Amino acid sequence: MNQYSDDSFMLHTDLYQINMAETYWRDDIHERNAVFDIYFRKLPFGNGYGVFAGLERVISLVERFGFTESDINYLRETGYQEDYLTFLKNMAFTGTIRSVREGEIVFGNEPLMRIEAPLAQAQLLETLLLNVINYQTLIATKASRMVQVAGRGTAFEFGTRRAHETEAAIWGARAAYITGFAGTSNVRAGKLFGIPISGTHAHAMVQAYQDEYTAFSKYAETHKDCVFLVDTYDTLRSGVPNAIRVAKEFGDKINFKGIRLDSGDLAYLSKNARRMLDEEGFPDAKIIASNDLDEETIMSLNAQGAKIDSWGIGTKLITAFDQPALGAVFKLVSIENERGEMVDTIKISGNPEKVTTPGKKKVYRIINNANGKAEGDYIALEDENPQAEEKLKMFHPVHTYISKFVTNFTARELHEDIFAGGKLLYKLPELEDIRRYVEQSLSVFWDEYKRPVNPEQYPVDLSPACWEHKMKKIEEMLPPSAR
Ligand SMILES: Nc1ncnc2c1ncn2[C@@H]1O[C@H](COP(=O)(O)OP(=O)(O)OP(=O)(O)O)[C@@H](O)[C@H]1O
Ligand SMILES: O=P(O)(O)OC[C@H]1O[C@H](OP(=O)(O)OP(=O)(O)O)[C@H](O)[C@@H]1O
Ligand SMILES: O=C(O)c1cccnc1
Repeated sequence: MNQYSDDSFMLHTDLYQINMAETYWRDDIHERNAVFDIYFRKLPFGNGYGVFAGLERVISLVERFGFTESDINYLRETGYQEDYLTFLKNMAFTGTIRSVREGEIVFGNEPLMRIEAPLAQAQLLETLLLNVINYQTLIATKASRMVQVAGRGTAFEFGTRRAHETEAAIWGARAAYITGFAGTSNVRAGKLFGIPISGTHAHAMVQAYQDEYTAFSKYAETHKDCVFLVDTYDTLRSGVPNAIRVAKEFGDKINFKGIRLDSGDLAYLSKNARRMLDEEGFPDAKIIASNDLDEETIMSLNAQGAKIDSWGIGTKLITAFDQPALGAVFKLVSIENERGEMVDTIKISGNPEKVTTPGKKKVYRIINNANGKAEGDYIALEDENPQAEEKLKMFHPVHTYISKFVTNFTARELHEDIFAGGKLLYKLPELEDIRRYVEQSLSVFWDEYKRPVNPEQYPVDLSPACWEHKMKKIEEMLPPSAR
């Protein structure tokens, strides 16, 4: 691998972005103000909601916007001409970014982030921003599903060895923590983000001593907090009895925190291990389970009455095993014309769900004041003020007959100002605040939207003005023969 002391993320993009930016620059439209929305269309895992993550990383990347010398040298080697390279070299981010907060509960077809910047700058950010937001939001959503079934503060993230490389491991651990995981086994994630770290021991240690009793004793001699992994040879006939023996022998010299089960029938083994620990005077010792766990297995184990207190979860979480990608997109919704006026744009598709929603918009969460619960999200044009309406009409943007009127509501705007004119305005919240925010945000949704299997579909509606504007644009852009 080539090493550069000034490597940056500016080339962490698809080649076509650099080529499109060149076209804009040579045609002198690169400075035109452009507005892009980032959103996904379909929630992953059949979940009823998503948890937005990635903002902290996006901010740190946008703050470092700017091609370095080695970036420019590399582009020169690939054949770009000097005049364009000079333009790139002098480019700084001067745009405006509005975004939902990290940890916000989000849904399909609503803008999560809005980038308004000179066209070439915005184009150069697309791939990088989607790379970050798609992964972190996917993992946060998966983790939140797991927390729904396992309970807050009962799951530990163990996935680094299976993660898609190093950065995915640590940002995935962070995404899991904000949704209610108790901590991570990744020590660097602890150092960088302040996430609580935690760990037991592996089969290797038992194998190294060749004898379970010796291995547990040696660990107890060197560590105060002890969780013994009991399944290396025979969980109930050897592992649990050896753990109990060492716990008794060491007494107050250690905190015998419990045992970990990592194979076999986790329901059967946990029930029997629980009985043995209780009978031997260790009712407070916890049982931790691991082994390819996901929300379905956890749900099943709970239904079987398994006596499991906490869960070590790796592969299925950190790789988003059953749906390894979120499909968030970056779509142009408005652009300045040659007269300096903003013109809203649309992308038409045969699939009505894929038709983009033109114009600068704001997203509101409509909260019913009578019960504090969310009625739906409401996407309005920039200059609308839904709070001023006595009676808000909410209707499905594709199946418009599905509609309701809402009165006595609070319209909470979901976007915050992150950058304006290239300057960072936003003060990043502490990780613990983000974690509390996820919990608090979820509490405004009825349980029907939060159940992991076949949840109700939460309404994400367009205001009548936004909907009419979209219909008008479709009409305008269709070829005359189709009108
Ligand atoms: N009682 C149970 N009900 C449902 N699923 C279970 C139960 N017990 C274990 N599982 C899950 O079933 C799967 C068993 O996988 P597998 O057969 O590979 O494990 P194993 O043979 O017990 O252990 P290993 O191969 O890791 O030594 C794991 O995903 C585990 O979490
Ligand atoms: O199962 P996961 O959810 O990914 O959790 C992490 C796993 O990593 C460790 O074992 P490892 O996978 O290295 O070995 P094993 O498969 O033989 O247990 C640990 O014992 C868990 O089983
Ligand atoms: O601490 C553990 O038990 C652990 C950590 C990572 C992977 N598997 C287990």
